[in-house]
Amino acid sequence: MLRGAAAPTATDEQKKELEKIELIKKNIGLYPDFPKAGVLFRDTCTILRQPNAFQALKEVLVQCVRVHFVETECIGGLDARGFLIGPIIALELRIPFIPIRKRGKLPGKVTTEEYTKEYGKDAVEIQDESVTAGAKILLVDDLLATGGSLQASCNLIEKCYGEVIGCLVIAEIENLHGRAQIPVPLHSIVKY
Ligand SMILES: O=P(O)(O)OC[C@H]1O[C@H](OP(=O)(O)OP(=O)(O)O)[C@H](O)[C@@H]1O
Ligand SMILES: Nc1ncnc2[nH]cnc12
Repeated sequence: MLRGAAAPTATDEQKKELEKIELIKKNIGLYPDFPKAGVLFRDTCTILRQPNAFQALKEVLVQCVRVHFVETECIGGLDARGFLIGPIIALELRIPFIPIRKRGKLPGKVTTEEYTKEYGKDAVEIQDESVTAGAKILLVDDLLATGGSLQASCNLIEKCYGEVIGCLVIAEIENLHGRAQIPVPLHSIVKY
């Protein structure tokens, strides 16, 4: 540090963090009536068009794992937008990433879990061999709405003898109360 320069205070760090979160929020696209009438779709992919916002997102997510989910041994990401953030967090922390995919996409022996979401029914699958028994897994996705996708993914990991230690999402739609469905600590960066 330069002689005479003030040491960064906790407030400086917090201010920087809040600026990053504002930048992330500003770059989430809003699309009314998609994929069906009455749904306001929050498009997190628009963050990827702005490298500064994507960089801020990566830093906030990695910091969040380091602070709130220190015991994480593996990142599990949900199809499709959890695949955009899970691998960059895992690579930064030098831990494995495992994909949780929609039904019928994964080869080999898989385990399946069905669920209901804001606009329909679906099912997620995981390759059995990708989960080490007892591994402490952090699940990541772009968004929490009704919580169906993450809840099903927690069940899936449990069926394969992994341990879900928490969930991390970019955005949470609070009035859909998805958080109540999640059996582990959940952290969201942006709240609507
Ligand atoms: O909390 P929930 O009500 O489960 O909703 C959240 C999920 O919905 C969206 O994906 P979607 O299921 O639309 O699938 P996609 O990634 O294939 O677009 C979103 O990316 C989350 O994964
Ligand atoms: N409103 C919403 N925006 C984006 N993804 C979603 N998944 C479920 N509801 C959603």
